[in-house]
Parts: sequence; C-alpha cells; structure tokens
Amino acid sequence: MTADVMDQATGAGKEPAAERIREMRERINEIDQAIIDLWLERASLSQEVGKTRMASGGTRLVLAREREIVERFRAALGPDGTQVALLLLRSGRGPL
Ligand SMILES: O=C(O)C(=O)C[C@]1(C(=O)O)C=C[C@@H](O)C=C1
Repeated sequence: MTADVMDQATGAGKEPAAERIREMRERINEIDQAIIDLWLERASLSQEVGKTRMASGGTRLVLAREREIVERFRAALGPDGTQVALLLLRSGRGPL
C-alpha cells in the first residue's frame, strides 16, 4: 500500500496502521467468539435451572435473582449493562 492509498479492508491510510488494525481485529474476533460461546453456555444452564426448579414444583422464574443480575450488569456497564442483562436473561428463560 502506498502512503496515499487507503487500505479498503481496514480503512487505514498507512501500512503500519493497517497491520496493527489487522492484529487487533484478530483479538477482537477471539473475544467475540468467547462471548458467543459463554452466551450459549449460560443460556443452556439457565434453561436447565428452570427445568430443575419446575420439575420440583417450583416457579419458572425468580424475579429477585433477575433483579440482582440486572443490577450487577448496570453497576459494571451503566445503562447499556441493563439492556445486555435483559437480553441475556431472555436468551435463557425466553420472553416474559
Ligand atoms: O438463577 C436462576 O434461578 C435461574 O433460573 C437462571 C435465571 C438466569 O438466566 O440467570 C433465569 C431465570 C430466573 O428468573 C432467574 C435467573
């Protein structure tokens, strides 16, 4: 890449920046995959907890526990954390 040609894939204007961006994107991809794997594992566990509880005659949901989880995410991530927690809970127990 010459200094005045933008690299299409990375959007960078110079090769050293393009190379650094490619490296950082590799790590971003690894992190995204870890998040996906953990998301799916959590959803599966959450479904299992729900089945176990209902089979014992208990409730489908435990709202106090959901509030605790939403609060943990809000405290760590702010208002977006609330949205993440709500999506996370929905992916395990389904929509309310
Ligand atoms: O911790 C539980 O008791 C669960 O059932 C798991 C979970 C969750 O996904 O975190 C799902 C539904 C409940 O209402 C509360 C929490």
